[in-house]
Amino acid sequence: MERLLIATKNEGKIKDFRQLFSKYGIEILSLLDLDFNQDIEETGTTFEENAAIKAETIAKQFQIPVLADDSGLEIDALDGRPGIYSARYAGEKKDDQANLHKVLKELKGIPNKDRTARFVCVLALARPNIQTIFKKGTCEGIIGGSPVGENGFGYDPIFYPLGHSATMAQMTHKEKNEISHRSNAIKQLDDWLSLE
Ligand SMILES: O=P(O)(O)OP(=O)(O)OP(=O)(O)OC[C@H]1O[C@@H](n2cnc3c(O)ncnc32)[C@H](O)[C@@H]1O
Ligand SMILES: [Mg+2]
Repeated sequence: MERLLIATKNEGKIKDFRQLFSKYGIEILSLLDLDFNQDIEETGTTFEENAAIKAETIAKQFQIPVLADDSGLEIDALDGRPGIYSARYAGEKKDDQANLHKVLKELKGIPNKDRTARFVCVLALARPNIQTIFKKGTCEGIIGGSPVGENGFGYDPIFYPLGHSATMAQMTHKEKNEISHRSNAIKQLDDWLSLE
């Protein structure tokens, strides 16, 4: 396999996947490379359901193997929110800045020890006539008091991975990809990747 289609329009994810799959010699295509303008509605109630909806919709349409990523931030003090609603936490417009400021506001006054959280990434691999498989990766951390750093995307500026004094947005892309939820999920695809 030399090319893999990822059913996403998120440029931050695409950049992560490009780097993470380059060591397997796999080139990444996304929905931004295809003539696919439909919005896939994420009507599931779990990361798995939403990842399956995205992967299976595209695999069916193009009749090729497709990987999809459904991910988000689970904050313990917020009972797991924003969770599967991470992309649209502050509204349907999907505004990264508005989303992270909403989280900071909700966590106002909560001490560091109670600001534990994790990034979750569920990958669904859908192939024509084969049952979809799922792989899950997580990355534990702490939510900071204000956004720091310019790299990455989404909630990276407020997420301090456990044991690090830098947010994911202060890390280089390579550093983030060594510890991220997305890389931890991809590592579990190793079997499938080495078979191809
Ligand atoms: O559905 P697609 O097209 O893949 O793109 P999306 O942005 O809507 O993606 P999700 O539905 O999976 O929502 C995930 C959200 O969680 C956040 N997120 C996921 N991975 C992240 C990461 O590595 N760093 C920072 N935030 C992340 C980010 O805000 C994403 O928009
Ligand atoms: Mg989405």
